[in-house]
Amino acid sequence: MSLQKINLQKPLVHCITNYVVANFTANGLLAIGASPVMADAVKEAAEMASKSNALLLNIGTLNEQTIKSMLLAGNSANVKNIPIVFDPVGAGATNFRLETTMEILQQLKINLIRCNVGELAAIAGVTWQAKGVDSGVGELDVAETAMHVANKYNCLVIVTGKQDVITDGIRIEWIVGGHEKVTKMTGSGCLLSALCAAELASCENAFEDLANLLRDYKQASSNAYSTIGTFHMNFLNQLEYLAEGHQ
Ligand SMILES: Nc1ncnc2c1ncn2[C@@H]1O[C@H](COP(=O)(O)OP(=O)(O)O)[C@@H](O)[C@H]1O
Ligand SMILES: Cc1ncsc1CCOP(=O)(O)O
Repeated sequence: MSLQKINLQKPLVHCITNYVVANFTANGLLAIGASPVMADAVKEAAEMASKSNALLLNIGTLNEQTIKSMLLAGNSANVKNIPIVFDPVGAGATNFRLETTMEILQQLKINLIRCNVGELAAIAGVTWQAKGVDSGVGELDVAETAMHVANKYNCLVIVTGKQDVITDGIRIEWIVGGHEKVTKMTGSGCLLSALCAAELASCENAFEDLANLLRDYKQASSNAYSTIGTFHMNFLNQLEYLAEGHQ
């Protein structure tokens, strides 16, 4: 029960994220007992990161200002060994996103990349038919590519989809289950990245605890199954329920 650990620790998670999911991300973090703070101004990003327990960098609605803020916050987090989760939303969709993704990976020490298969393909330089922020279409060996990326950037990698995979470049674990209804709720991947940041701030064993978090998240979507409006509400209820230690 990974969500339960976060609920006990109540970490402060600094999120530089996209405007589509900012509110949902804040509510999801609150549901599991974490404290969200969204701060993307150049003048405060570094200071806020240094006072937080984890940092989330999400490029979903990127612009020139937020790139500066992400690099400032990331450098500040690196100096204090504060864990960073990077969500390269739509990395293969435009050159701007791909260039920024590479800049972030080259300039910062990232603890975890959480992405979908299309974003993994973009990072690895594999030919892929991107479709905006969705995973798109193409052929790649997810496990092999995720391990390669984990080794190259010396970080954990989580690739989500019908099945999730987590690797540290040596170990690899697959997580199955959940419900595809979750793909109709915008921000499900972005919120998961934020919860991963909360997990990294709260855990003793990152690999195992993140794998358990992926299981919890899939369980929440199975338990929440309903028509879409009710699904949104049920999903947050389930996160709270699991974080409180119910099964
Ligand atoms: N077809 C599917 N069936 C069940 N769960 C899914 C499916 N696709 C994605 N998920 C789940 O949705 C959540 C978000 O993953 P994903 O949709 O891949 O992220 P993103 O929004 O970044 O593309 C994860 O918990 C993942 O396991
Ligand atoms: C629709 C959209 N456009 C830019 S960011 C975003 C949200 C993506 O969220 P997720 O990939 O987690 O569903």
